[in-house]
Amino acid sequence: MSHRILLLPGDGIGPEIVAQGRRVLEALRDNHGLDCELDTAPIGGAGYDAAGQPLPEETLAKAQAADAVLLGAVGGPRYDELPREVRPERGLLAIRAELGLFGNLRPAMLYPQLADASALRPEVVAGLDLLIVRELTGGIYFGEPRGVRELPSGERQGYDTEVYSESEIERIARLAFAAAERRQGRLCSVDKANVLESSGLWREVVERVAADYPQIELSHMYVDNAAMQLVRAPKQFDVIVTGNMFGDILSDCAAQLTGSIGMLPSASLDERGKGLYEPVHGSAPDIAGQDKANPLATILSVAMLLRYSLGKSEHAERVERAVGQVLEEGLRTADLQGGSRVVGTVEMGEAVVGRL
Ligand SMILES: NC(=O)c1ccc[n+]([C@@H]2O[C@H](COP(=O)([O-])OP(=O)(O)OC[C@H]3O[C@@H](n4cnc5c(N)ncnc54)[C@H](O)[C@@H]3O)[C@@H](O)[C@H]2O)c1
Ligand SMILES: CC(C)[C@H](C(=O)O)[C@@H](O)C(=O)O
Ligand SMILES: [Mg+2]
Repeated sequence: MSHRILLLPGDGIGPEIVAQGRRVLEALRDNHGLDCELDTAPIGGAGYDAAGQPLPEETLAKAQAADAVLLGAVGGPRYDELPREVRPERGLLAIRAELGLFGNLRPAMLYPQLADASALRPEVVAGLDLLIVRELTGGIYFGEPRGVRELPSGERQGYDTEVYSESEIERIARLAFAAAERRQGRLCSVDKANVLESSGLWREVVERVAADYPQIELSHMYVDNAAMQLVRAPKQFDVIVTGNMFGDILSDCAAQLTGSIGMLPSASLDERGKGLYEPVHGSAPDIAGQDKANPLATILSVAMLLRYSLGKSEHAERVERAVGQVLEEGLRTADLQGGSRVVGTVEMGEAVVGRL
C-alpha cells in the first residue's frame, strides 16, 4: 500500500528545510523500498498569498486525505501586521485543531557528537534523552473568550482564557503515561497549580489517571521550577507532560540543551495515531533564503513520521543513524558549535541522503 505524505513547506526557511526532508523520503522510496507518494500544499503566509487564508480549504482537504503530513514552519515579518485571524500562525493552529492533533511529542535528545555544542557543560547534558508531551489543541491557545475590549475608563484591555476540561487532561495524561511505560517509567506533570484553577484540575485528573499506571513513578512540578530544573539538571527528567503554552516554552528551552533549536523534531498525533510532523523551531526569517538553516530537525521529524504514522521503524532508524553519522564526520550547520566543517542546508541534506 502506498503511503500518501503531504508536504507543507510554509514560510521563511520552511521551503529550504522541507526540500531536504523530501530528498530523504525520495531516497528511501527509490533505494530502500519505501512505498510513498508525495504531494505539496501551501500553509501560513504562503497559504495567505495563494488563497487569502493561512489554511486554504484545499490544503486542509489534502491533509485530511493524507496518511501523514510534514510541515516546515510558518510566519514572518511580512505577515506580522495582518489581522490576527489571517496571520500565518493561525493556519498552524487551525490545522492542529481540524486534524484533532492533541498530543505533541517533543523529544530532546543529545547526540553524543554534540556534547560540546550545548550551552551547558558536557557533564550536565551528556546522555540527555527526555520527552516533552505537550497538549496541543486546548488551553489558553484556544480558550474563549478572548479579544481586546474597552474598559469604562476608555483604556483597552487584552484578554485570553486558559481552559482545560477533564477529558482533555485525561487523554493527554494517558498518552504521556503510555510514553513513560515505553521509556524509563518516570513522568513529571508540569503545571501552575499553586495559582491557576485550570492547573488544580489538571493535577487532580493526572493523579486519577495515575491509578491505572501503578508502575509509573509520577511527580508534579510547578512550571517556573521546571524551567529552572531543565537548565540546572535536565537528566532528572524522563517524560514531562504539560499544557499547551507551558509546553511551547519548555520545549524551546529543552531544544537549547541539545545544541541548537535546529535539532529538535516533533510529532503531533490524533486519537488514532495519524500525525503531523514538524521541527520545533520557527521560520527563522533572519537566515531565510541564505542556505544557512539546519535541516536536521526536519529530517528527524521525517524519522518520527516513518515510525509513528507509517509503522516503518527500520526506515526511521536508518534516517537517525545517517544523522548521527554526518555529525560524527564533523559536519555542522552554522547554528551548531564544534565539528570540523561548516556546511549549508543543501549540503547537510545531501550528506544525510548519502549515508542512508
Ligand atoms: N512551528 C512553527 O511554524 C513556528 C514555530 C515558532 C515560531 N514560528 C514563527 O517563526 C517566526 C520567527 O520566530 P522566532 O524568531 O521567535 O523563532 P525561530 O525559531 O524562527 O528563530 C529563533 C532563532 O533560532 C534560529 N533558528 C531557528 N531554526 C533554525 C534552524 N533550523 N537552523 C538554524 N537556526 C535556526 C533563528 O535563526 C533565530 O535566530 C515568527 O513568525 C513565529 O511566529 C513558527
Ligand atoms: C508558531 C506558533 C503558533 C507555535 C506554537 O506556539 O505552538 C510554535 O511556537 C510551536 O512551537 O510550534
Ligand atoms: Mg514554539
